[in-house]
Amino acid sequence: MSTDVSTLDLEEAGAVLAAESARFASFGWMRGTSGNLSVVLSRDPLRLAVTASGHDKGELTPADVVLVDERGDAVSGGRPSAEAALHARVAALTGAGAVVHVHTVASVALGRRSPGGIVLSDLEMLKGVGVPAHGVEVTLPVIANSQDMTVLGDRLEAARDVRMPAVVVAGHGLYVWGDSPRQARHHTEVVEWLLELELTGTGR
Ligand SMILES: CSCCC(=O)C(=O)COP(=O)(O)O
Ligand SMILES: [Zn+2]
Repeated sequence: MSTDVSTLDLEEAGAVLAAESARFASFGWMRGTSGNLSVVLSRDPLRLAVTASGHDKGELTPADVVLVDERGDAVSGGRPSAEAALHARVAALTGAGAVVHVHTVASVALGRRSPGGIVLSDLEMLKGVGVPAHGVEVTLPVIANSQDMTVLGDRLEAARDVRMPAVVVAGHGLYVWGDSPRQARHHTEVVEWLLELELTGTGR
């Protein structure tokens, strides 16, 4: 994973996250006020722009974003996502430049069906997350949910498959990351496609 850092300022990051969020919401992946997004603005010290907590993610404005530190604590203004600390942990751990969290039905259903992880292979779509289409088996990890972001971060770190930029949180949703908001979105769309296929029972 690249360590490229966005050149956006906080307001520009807010505009990008609002647009990405509206797109995910239009897919039905951020119903109610669920889900949250972030983009890394600086690496040292680690600073992320994270969506504000409790908003309808289909209606965010560029101002609905909060600057947080490596612990997910607000550095300036507003109340950051309740999951900001996990975004910061993922960014520090993986070198990702952007993190997406969505509440999709497929991720929750499959997390329930395959609590040990979701095995994927022999699908052209795997190339969309950098995995060869044939001859390689990868596991999308499923970790138990927690309200404690440090616990969730420890579980994600222990379970992650470095070849897969994503983790399912059981009974909760999906975390996906990428070098940039655009790549994180592409990874999210690909992983969700793989989950939906798996849900049909025809994945393998
Ligand atoms: C009905 S959403 C429950 C909280 C959650 O899991 C989520 O993704 C949204 O939290 P945020 O604080 O980012 O609004
Ligand atoms: Zn959530």
